[in-house]
Amino acid sequence: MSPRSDQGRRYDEGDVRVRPGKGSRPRTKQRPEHADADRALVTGVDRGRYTVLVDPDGPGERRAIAMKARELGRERVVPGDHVDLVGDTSGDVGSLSRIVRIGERRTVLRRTADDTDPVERVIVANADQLVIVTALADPEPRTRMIDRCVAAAYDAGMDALLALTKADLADPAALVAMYAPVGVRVVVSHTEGPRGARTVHGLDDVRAALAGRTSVLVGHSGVGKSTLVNALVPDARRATGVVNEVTGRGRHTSTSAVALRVPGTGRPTWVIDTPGVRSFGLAHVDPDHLLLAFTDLAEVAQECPRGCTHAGDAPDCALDEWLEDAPGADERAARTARVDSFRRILASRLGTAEQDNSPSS
Ligand SMILES: Nc1nc2c(ncn2[C@@H]2O[C@H](COP(=O)(O)OP(=O)(O)OP(=O)(O)O)[C@@H](O)[C@H]2O)c(=O)[nH]1
Ligand SMILES: [Zn+2]
Repeated sequence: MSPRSDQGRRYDEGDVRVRPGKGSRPRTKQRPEHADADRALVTGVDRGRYTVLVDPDGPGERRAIAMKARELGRERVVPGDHVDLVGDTSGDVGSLSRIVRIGERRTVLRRTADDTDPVERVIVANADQLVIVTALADPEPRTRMIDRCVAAAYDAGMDALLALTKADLADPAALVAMYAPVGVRVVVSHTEGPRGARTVHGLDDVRAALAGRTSVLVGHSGVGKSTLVNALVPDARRATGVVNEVTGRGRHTSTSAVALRVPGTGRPTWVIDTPGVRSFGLAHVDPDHLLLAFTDLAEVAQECPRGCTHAGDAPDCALDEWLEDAPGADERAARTARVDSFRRILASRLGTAEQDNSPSS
């Protein structure tokens, strides 16, 4: 996740998904007094203490603990943030540095507002893709929730990856068919063997889909997310406990997002686990913003009337005309699948988890 790892991302003009997100404006003023600050990556947050990696992927890489400088005020610092550090950045036991600047954010992922907090807060910065971990059975897949995650990812300027687990229990074909027209990459895995000596099949595909990128992992309890993270990041448990080691605080499980390095890909590869995050803020999503993730449809929709919602009941939506104009039955079927998928994702942002459905319904 160093600036160098950005080279792994496809920045060509055709890739409209790479676009300025809502949080991409410069967030800080230049402060020349901190010109000698160290660059660091925020990997964890625990009650006002930030775990950071100084000089990430560089020769001087080291883990350190930081606090937010007073001058940042109420500005939030989240995992994935690139920050500037001053003070004791040695990482020695008992050392504490200060975060004085937050780097410009390439993407921002927000969690949903809820009863206890009406604000859609940024929870992760600078991630490239959202990995939606879903069990094929036990618990049953919930497509409405997957759709909402896809909408959140696309709105954040991120790609979506569907990681289907427990393929030993059910066939992935229906879900694969459902998400192919949405542009979501799918990887499938399952475990084998007794507890303690369990191997994860399909791990190479998962690793390949993550390589060189920063991925946020989400999934409901019991889907096998920990199993996957522990297989990808052999020292994940130790890594998440590092804040406790340094601060001496007694908590062993983190409830906020934590960034973990995935070894063995030959490129800087990170996963950000989000314990306790169940859904993402969609209240602010604009249909035209979401449409940008569907490059082909975005082009068609340039012919839409001003303010078109592109929904199934939108009058004179150019997407409907495009379907009618399809040359031949095959092309029509392909276009219909694509438009229906976009409209499903679009509609999901207005729905709730209760309206969930299974892939066969
Ligand atoms: N049959 C089968 N079981 C699996 C597979 N992957 C994980 N499990 C089991 O599913 C259960 C949940 O797995 P976890 O990895 O703990 O799931 P989690 O998503 O991290 O859930 P929480 O820890 O509650 O957040 C465990 O009993 C795992 O052994 C799989 O591919 N096949
Ligand atoms: Zn339209």
